[in-house]
Amino acid sequence: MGRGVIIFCVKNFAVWLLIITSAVSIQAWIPLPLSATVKARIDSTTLFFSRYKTPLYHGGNEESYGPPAPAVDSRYYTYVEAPVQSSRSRDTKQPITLSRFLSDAVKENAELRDLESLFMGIQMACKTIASLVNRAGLVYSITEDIRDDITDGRFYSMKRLDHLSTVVLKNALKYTGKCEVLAPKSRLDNESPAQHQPGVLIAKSMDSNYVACLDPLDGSGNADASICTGTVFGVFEKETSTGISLWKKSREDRDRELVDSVLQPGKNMRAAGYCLYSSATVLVFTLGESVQGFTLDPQMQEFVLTHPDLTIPKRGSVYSCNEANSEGWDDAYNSYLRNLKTGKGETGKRYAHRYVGSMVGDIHRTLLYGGIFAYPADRLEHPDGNLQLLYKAAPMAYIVHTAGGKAIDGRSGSLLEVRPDRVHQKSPCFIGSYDDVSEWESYLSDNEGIYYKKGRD
Ligand SMILES: O=P(O)(O)OC[C@H]1O[C@](O)(COP(=O)(O)O)[C@@H](O)[C@@H]1O
Repeated sequence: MGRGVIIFCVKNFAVWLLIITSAVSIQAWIPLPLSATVKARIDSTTLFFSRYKTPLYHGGNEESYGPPAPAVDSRYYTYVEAPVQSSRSRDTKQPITLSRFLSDAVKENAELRDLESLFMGIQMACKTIASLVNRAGLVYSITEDIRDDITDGRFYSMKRLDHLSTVVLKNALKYTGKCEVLAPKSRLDNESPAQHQPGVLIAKSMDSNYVACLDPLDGSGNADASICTGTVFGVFEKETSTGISLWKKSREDRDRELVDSVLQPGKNMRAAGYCLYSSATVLVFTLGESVQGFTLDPQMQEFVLTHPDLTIPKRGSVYSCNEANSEGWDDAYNSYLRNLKTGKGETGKRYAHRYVGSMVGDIHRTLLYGGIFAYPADRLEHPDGNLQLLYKAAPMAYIVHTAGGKAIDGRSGSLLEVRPDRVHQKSPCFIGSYDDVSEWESYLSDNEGIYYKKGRD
């Protein structure tokens, strides 16, 4: 009796499974007029199968997040295989990944070969930092300051996320086996603890003259509120090479030489980029000729080309700065903004104000939509603005300039001409659409003020 029952149940289940499977496949292509109950049964079956086909969470343990999100019914969206910009052709060519883009670039220009390994390290780090940022607060407390060991004995508070990002970036660069990485210590800069960013890294390629300066997590203070943050980097060629390996010198000499090698004006950069951690993770970089944007596909865990040959609009309609400092701003800048707000500027239209308080997010929006981002100097507490030149303002200025925009410091003309004397030196910066920055530049005069026209001693 028992054996017969088992055979009957198995046969029955097999028939049921066959009916459901064929209904699911037919239903996916030809929406049949099925009753709600049968449709619900089909959807739950689809979900059952999809659960094991495409893991819905990366890095996290599914059980810890509760049941998986319902699979989006593929009949309600069209997933374009090719990057968005070429969706006009609606072709389904394979997405161009960052790895492939870089290997193609190296085939065309062999001297970029050493940059490729640097970028592979940065790419790996950005994927990990994106995961850390997205899970911050879930798996560890980020608001807790921690005592950081990257100091000369003095205490600098760092957010845990800052520290984790620095460690991830340092290890990823070392993992390439082609980079020597240093976290410049304050004793190499006469900076006060408040101004020193212990997380900043300097990496030297072992096989070439490339040196990079990297800010692992710009705007980390915003992470507690889940506001966008970013990684920023700029790559130079060493101006003079002693030919002797850094490691044959004393620690002090090595550090000094590595620090000196990045103290160059932004115009000397060979590459620059940022990774924005927001509703999407977007890696934007330039190798000097054009600006390319890649978006991280969370399922493939690959950066896919989504913004080929990015150019900034010649003119925008948004200004971005922290107006809380306006009482300390120069009269010239305040009258420029007053005209933008009242429609008395060159366009005759009123501008909007947008300020996230996270430089990477504010400049990424400016790059895509146009306008002007600024961190001016003020007489209140930022005599040189609040952004470090070497590893924040200059790489962003280089990217925007390469995309057809403009960047000035309001004192000596182009921001890319300014050579920093110290790693953590700050500079006023005005970065954005060519016509918008030129309009602000026309307000500069020879009057005594925080800014003046280029050429004054
Ligand atoms: O709060 P403020 O003075 O407007 O400064 C905001 C600026 O400071 C930053 O958050 C930099 O902060 P970090 O020094 O912590 O990286 C930028 O991202 C942002 O543009």
